[in-house]
Amino acid sequence: MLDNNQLLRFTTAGSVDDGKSTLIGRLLYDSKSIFEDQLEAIENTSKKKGHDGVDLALFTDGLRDEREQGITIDVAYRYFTTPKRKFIIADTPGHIQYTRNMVTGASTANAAIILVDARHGVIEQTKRHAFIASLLQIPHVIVCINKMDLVDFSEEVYNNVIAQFEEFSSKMLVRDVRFIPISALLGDNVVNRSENMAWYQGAPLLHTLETMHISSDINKVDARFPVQNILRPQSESFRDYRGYAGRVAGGIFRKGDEVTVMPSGFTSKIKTIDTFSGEVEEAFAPMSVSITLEDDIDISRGDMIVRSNNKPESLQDIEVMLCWLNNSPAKPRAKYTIKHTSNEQKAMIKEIIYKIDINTLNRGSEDIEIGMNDICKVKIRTTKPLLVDNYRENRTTGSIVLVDDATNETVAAGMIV
Ligand SMILES: Nc1nc2c(ncn2[C@@H]2O[C@H](COP(=O)(O)OP(=O)(O)OP(=O)(O)O)[C@@H](O)[C@H]2O)c(=O)[nH]1
Repeated sequence: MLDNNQLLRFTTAGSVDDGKSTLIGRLLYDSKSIFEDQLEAIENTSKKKGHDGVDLALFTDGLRDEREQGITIDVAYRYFTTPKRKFIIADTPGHIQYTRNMVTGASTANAAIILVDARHGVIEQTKRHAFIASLLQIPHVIVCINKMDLVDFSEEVYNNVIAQFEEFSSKMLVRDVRFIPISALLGDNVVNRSENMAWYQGAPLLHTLETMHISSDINKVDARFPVQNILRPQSESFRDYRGYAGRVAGGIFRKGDEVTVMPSGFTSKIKTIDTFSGEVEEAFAPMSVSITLEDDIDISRGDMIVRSNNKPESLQDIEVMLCWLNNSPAKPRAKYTIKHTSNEQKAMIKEIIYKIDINTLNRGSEDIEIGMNDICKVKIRTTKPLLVDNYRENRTTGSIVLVDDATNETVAAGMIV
C-alpha cells in the first residue's frame, strides 16, 4: 500500500489580522520552501513598500491573486515539501465568508490551525472555527497563539488562552488539540524553536506538523466508490473497455473483490483497477481510479460500488448539521439541489430542529431563522434515496451541499448525523 502518511493537508483559520498570511509565509520561508524567483520578487516588492525585511504576507497575497483570477473558487491550495513530509495548505481568507471557506477547505483536511491573537484571546470567531473543526471532524486541531512578541512572550497570557479555549472545547468533540505560542512575524516556534519562550517545552509548529500521526485518519474499513463517469474509449485497442471512473471515498478495493453496485444491488467482481500511470492491485481514499468489473452491469453516474457485506444506508429522510453559507436566508420547504458524492437530487428542508448559539453551544429551537454562518440541525427530504454514511464514519459519503437552483449558488454544507 502506498504510504499515505507522507501527505498532510491542513487549513488555517483565524479572524482578519490574526496573522494567517504571515504564518504561512514564515512557514514557507523558514523551511526554505519558497522558490528563489518568488523570493526575489517578494524581496523587491517588500523594498518598494518600504519594509526592512521581507513582507511575508506578500507571499500568500500572491496566492490570493491567483484565486481572484478564478483559478479556484473558494480556496487556494499551496503545496510545500520538507524532507519528512509533503503538505497541502488550503488557504482560507479571514474576512466575511469564513465559515464557507473553512467548510470548503476543511472537508479533506487532516489538521486545522486556528490562530488566536495573544492580545485578544479566544473570541467568537475562534469559537466558531473550533466548533466547525469539530463538526467537520478534522482529526487534529492546533491552536497557535500568535503575536506573542506583543505580550512580552508571557507564559501567563498563553496559559490564559489555553484555559479559555479548553473551557469552551470541553463541550465539543475534538480528539487532538495542541497549543503552540508563536510569533509568525519574528519566526518564534514556527520552524525554529523560540529563544524568547524558554518556558515552552513543546515542539515548534513545523515539527508538530511533520510528526503528527495521520495514517489512522482515513477510513480503511468501509469501501465506497461513487461512480463519476463511465469510460468507453473509442480507440480500437480499448474496444471492450468499460471502466467506472471516480474517487475512492473510503476503504480499500482490491482486484478480485466481490462488490455490489448500489442502488441496483447487482453483484460482480473487480476485474481491474486502472490509474493514469497504469494498473494497480488496490485502491484506497482519496485515489482517483477506473474500475472494471467481470460482468456487464448497467451503472450510471451517482451509483456507488461497495463491498457486498458492508453497505451504506439508502435514505430519503436525513438529519443533517447544516452550515449556512449564503447571504439569503434558508427558505423552509423551498426546493434545493442536494449534492452528495457524485449524486444530485432535488431536496427540501422539512424541519429545523435547532440552531446552535456559537458562544454557548446551547441549542435554540424557538423562532429559528437560518442566515449566513448559522449552524443548525435540520431534516431534509430528497426526491430519491441517497447512499449515505454517518459523517462520523465517513467524511465523504457523510457530507452534502445544498445548491439554490435559481442562483446556482452553494447555500449550505452539511454533515449527516
Ligand atoms: N507583532 C506581530 N505582528 C504580527 C504577527 N503576525 C502577523 N502580524 C502582523 O499582523 C498583521 C496582519 O497579518 P496578516 O498575516 O496579514 O494577517 P491575516 O489578516 O490573518 O491574513 P489574511 O486574512 O490571510 O490576509 C500584519 O501587519 C502582520 O505583520 C506577529 O507574530 N507579531
